[in-house]
Order: sequence, then C-alpha cells, then structure tokens
Amino acid sequence: MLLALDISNTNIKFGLYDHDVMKHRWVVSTVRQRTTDEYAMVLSDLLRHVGYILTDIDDIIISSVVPPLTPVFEDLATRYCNLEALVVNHTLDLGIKLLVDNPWEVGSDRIMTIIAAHHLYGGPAIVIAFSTATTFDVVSAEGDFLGGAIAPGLSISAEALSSSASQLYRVNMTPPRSALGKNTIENMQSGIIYGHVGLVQGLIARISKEIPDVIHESEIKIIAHGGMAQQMAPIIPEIQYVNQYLPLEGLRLIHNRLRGPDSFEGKLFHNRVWWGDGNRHLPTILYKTSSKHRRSTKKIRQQLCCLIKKSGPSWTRTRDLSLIRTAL
Ligand SMILES: Nc1ncnc2c1ncn2[C@@H]1O[C@H](COP(=O)(O)OP(=O)(O)OP(=O)(O)O)[C@@H](O)[C@H]1O
Ligand SMILES: CC(C)(CO)[C@@H](O)C(=O)NCCC(=O)O
Repeated sequence: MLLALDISNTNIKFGLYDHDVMKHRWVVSTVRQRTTDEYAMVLSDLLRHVGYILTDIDDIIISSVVPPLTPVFEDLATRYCNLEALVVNHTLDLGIKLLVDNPWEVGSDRIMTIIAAHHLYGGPAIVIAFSTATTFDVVSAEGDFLGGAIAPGLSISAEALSSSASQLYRVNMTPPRSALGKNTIENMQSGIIYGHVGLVQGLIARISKEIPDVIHESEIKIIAHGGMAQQMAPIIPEIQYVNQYLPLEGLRLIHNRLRGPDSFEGKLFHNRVWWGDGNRHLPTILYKTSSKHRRSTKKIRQQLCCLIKKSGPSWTRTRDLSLIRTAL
C-alpha cells in the first residue's frame, strides 16, 4: 500500500493506494502544533477503520507546503512505518521543467497538480485550485510548468471583509439569487462569490493570451480542484473539469516514476530485504534473488559489498542509491 500525503495550509489529504487504485482518501485539519505521535494516532485510527495497520504501508510520498509539518511526517514514516518517506521537491527527477525564475520556491502541491492534470487531460491547461489560496497553475502542451497566479482564497477574502468592517459578519458561501444584492448578506455573497468569479474569469482570459504556441484559446483545458471547486465550477462556464484528486494523483504518478516497479530504484529494490543496526541505518543490504533479477542482483550485491566495506555504517537509503548508481 502506498500512502500519499498532501500537506496543505487548511487540510492534510491522505490517499491510500493499492497499486494504482486509490482505495481510501481522508482529510484531516492542518494543525501545526500537532506532534508526530498525535498524527500517527490519527493515521492509525483511520487505517484501523478500514482494516489496516501502520506497518501495512509499503511506502509514503509527501508533498508539503507547510514546512514545520514536513519533518513531523518524515518522522512518522521512520518511527511508525519503518520507511524513509519520499518528500517531493523540485530537485527530484519529476520529468517536467519548471519554467520559472526560482524553481525552488514553487509549492510542491502546484507541481503535483499540473503533473496529474497533464497526465489526465493533456496540455496546455490552466489548473485552478479553490483552496486556502486560489491558485492558477499553467502547464504547457509538453507538460512543463509555465507559472501562474496566486490570489487570496474565497474564505480568506470573506474573513478579511467581516473582520475589518464592524457592521459586516460571516456569511454562507453560496451564490446569491442575483449579483444585485438586496440585503447585506446578498451584497456580501455577491461581492465575495461573483467578485471571485470575475477574478477567475479575468485571470483565465489574461493568462490564456500569454501561453506560448496556442493557436486557438479553446485548446486550453481549464480544470478546477480544491475545497470550493464544487461550488464555483457551476458558475464559471470556462471550467471544463473538476477533479478533487489531482494533488494525490500527482503524488502517485511521481512515486511510480521514482520508486515504482519500473523505476531504477524499484527494479533494484523489488524483492529486497533491508536490515540494519537500529539508529545507524541499514548498513547491509541483501537482495532476494528472484529468477528475473538473479544475474544483475548478484553483480550489484558484489559491488555493494565493496561499497559497504569502503563506506562504513554511515549510509542512509538515499545515499545508498547514489552510491549504487556510481557503482553501476
Ligand atoms: N462549504 C464551504 N464553505 C466555506 N469555505 C469552504 C467550504 N468548503 C471548503 N471551504 C474552504 O476551502 C478551503 C479548504 O479547501 P482545501 O481542502 O482545498 O484546502 P487546502 O487544500 O488545505 O488548501 P491549500 O491547498 O490552499 O492549503 C478552506 O479555506 C475552507 O475554508
Ligand atoms: C500557493 C500555495 C499556498 C497553494 O497551496 C502553495 O503552493 C505555496 O505555498 N506555494 C509557494 C509559492 C509558489 O508556489 O510560488
């Protein structure tokens, strides 16, 4: 089982995959103060509810845009699941180019989203997240990230309005009967929701004109996801698809690419047995020699034995890989 984790500002999404099929998806609030042990108990309860335990998880992949929680979940993977989680960042071999000024500053959720959108719908596409922020993530026909826009999300806008004006209050996020509001609630709903519709349509129009190599703007797919996508899509005719699973699907695809059965690491570590001496982290590796891999694993094993002797016990799994790559 693969656990994909999308750690976002409002919610953390857990996707439990059996091979390529998402079996379960859970959403829990993002609480920055929670500890590894607390999140482990939350995850353990969710898994138990569907008949699994923490050690049934074979691998974990994480996208996090909440830096203080990244080590919390890495720690959870190590201590509760005996795994080294794969944490997505721009330096990994993602198979796409980030055509922006500073690739390191792009949120990993945006990268995962465009990877999934391009895989499912093709490009060029504008992917709109109606979440804490309303983001526009643009992917080219080739699958590269071209940039986009980040606007305050609907809830943030609504909260700012009600907390800054004494006579205003919180309203339901439902579209009013008309843009011409006849009472304070409708005035606010019109301003917040139809105002956001205008923002989205305006940015779609502007961005569409700037995407290179587009002959007809109708080629550009417009895809929405995020907490408010279901409410917003029906009132924004430009939106063609709503898919709430994009960030988790992107994580699954990247996991497949980097650690799946056909990846370098997957082939190498398929049928593997690792053991180590506790904290010193896996100094010894033994490959079970399946008939398919017998010859290559024997060779790799010989080379690894030399490397282990040379490098001593200070290996981590990631460093093992680079050493193995060097050895091959
Ligand atoms: N029915 C609703 N009414 C008001 N706000 C809602 C509703 N449903 C979702 N939201 C808002 O949507 C956002 C949650 O969406 P989502 O689950 O996509 O958040 P998130 O993924 O944590 O955000 P982000 O990815 O930006 O960090 C919150 O800001 C929440 O307040
Ligand atoms: C924009 C958000 C908040 C959307 O979740 C996240 O992707 C993020 O923190 N990004 C960093 C800035 C950037 O993507 O350019």
